Amino acid sequence: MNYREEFQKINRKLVERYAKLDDAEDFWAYLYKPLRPSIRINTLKGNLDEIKSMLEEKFELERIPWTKGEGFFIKSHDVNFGQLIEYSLGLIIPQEASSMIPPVVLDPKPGELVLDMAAAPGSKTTQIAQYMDNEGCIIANDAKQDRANILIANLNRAGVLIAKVTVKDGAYYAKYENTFDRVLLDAPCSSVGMIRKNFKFAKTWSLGKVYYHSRLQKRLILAAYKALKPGGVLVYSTCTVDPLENEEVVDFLLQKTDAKLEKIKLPLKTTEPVLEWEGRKYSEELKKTVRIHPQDNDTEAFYIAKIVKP
Ligand SMILES: C[S@@+](CC[C@H](N)C(=O)[O-])C[C@H]1O[C@@H](n2cnc3c(N)ncnc32)[C@H](O)[C@@H]1O
Repeated sequence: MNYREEFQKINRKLVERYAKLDDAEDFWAYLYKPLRPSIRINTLKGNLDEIKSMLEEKFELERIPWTKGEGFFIKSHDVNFGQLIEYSLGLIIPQEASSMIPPVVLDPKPGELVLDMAAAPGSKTTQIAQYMDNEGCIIANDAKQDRANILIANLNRAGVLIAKVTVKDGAYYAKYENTFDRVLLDAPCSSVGMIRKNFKFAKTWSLGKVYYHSRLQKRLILAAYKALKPGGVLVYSTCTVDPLENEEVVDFLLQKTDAKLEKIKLPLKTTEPVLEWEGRKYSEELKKTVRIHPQDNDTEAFYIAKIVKP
């Protein structure tokens, strides 16, 4: 099958734009391929080895190398999480493997004050709470009430005791200047990475959405940086490939503030960050950020930057 042609039938403009970014046959083939199911074992609810043994009675598991030992691919194509008792009890959290990277990079510690600025449906909030051993405080915010309701249900099922949910535009948190030890901005985006989950994201993709999100992301990243304590860590991430929503947003923060980037070192295959796009040039510092295309690790596409405040 010619996957590029298949995508052209779905959305010609999407192919025109991203063929300029990565026209490897594999890029289109992996964007077409369904995602491998993956889960995180929730140590807030039980012992890792015991939960793993329960799962191994039903599935073959493969460890996800970039997690802290709690992430696994499930080697089966038709897993119905809703019917698994381990899911209902909150012992496992279904979560796409590359989406586990931002909390690993954030590396929160017990007792800290953490802001998760765009948190719903909460897979990363539960991962952060797990790394914090349910000690400290997480402000889990989302702009949308209906999504915040799902976030609350997921936090309850996962046994998270340290999250306070708020429903606000993330930029609201700019007023809490120099407050948080760590901030995660897992930004709303045009979701090219999600195409592997649902082709509707290819059908509904448009350049207008990319520009809309890029503007919103710049507003949110400035607020997230303001809310961060000196010495703190801000992780910016998206599940999309567009440079306007990734390198451009982080470059904007570097230009407007004293933010610095730290190199992300994880056992991952990555694609070189984009330093030139449509006549724009970005800082060489952006080489420290991580761009993941679907074929790199057979996951969703992702972009992650680790930012520190001097
Ligand atoms: C990529 S999703 C977050 C996924 C989540 N971090 C997780 O791991 O489960 C982006 C979220 O941003 C929220 N959002 C959109 N605009 C926002 C804004 N202005 N401020 C805060 N959140 C916003 C959306 O409702 C959506 O839930």
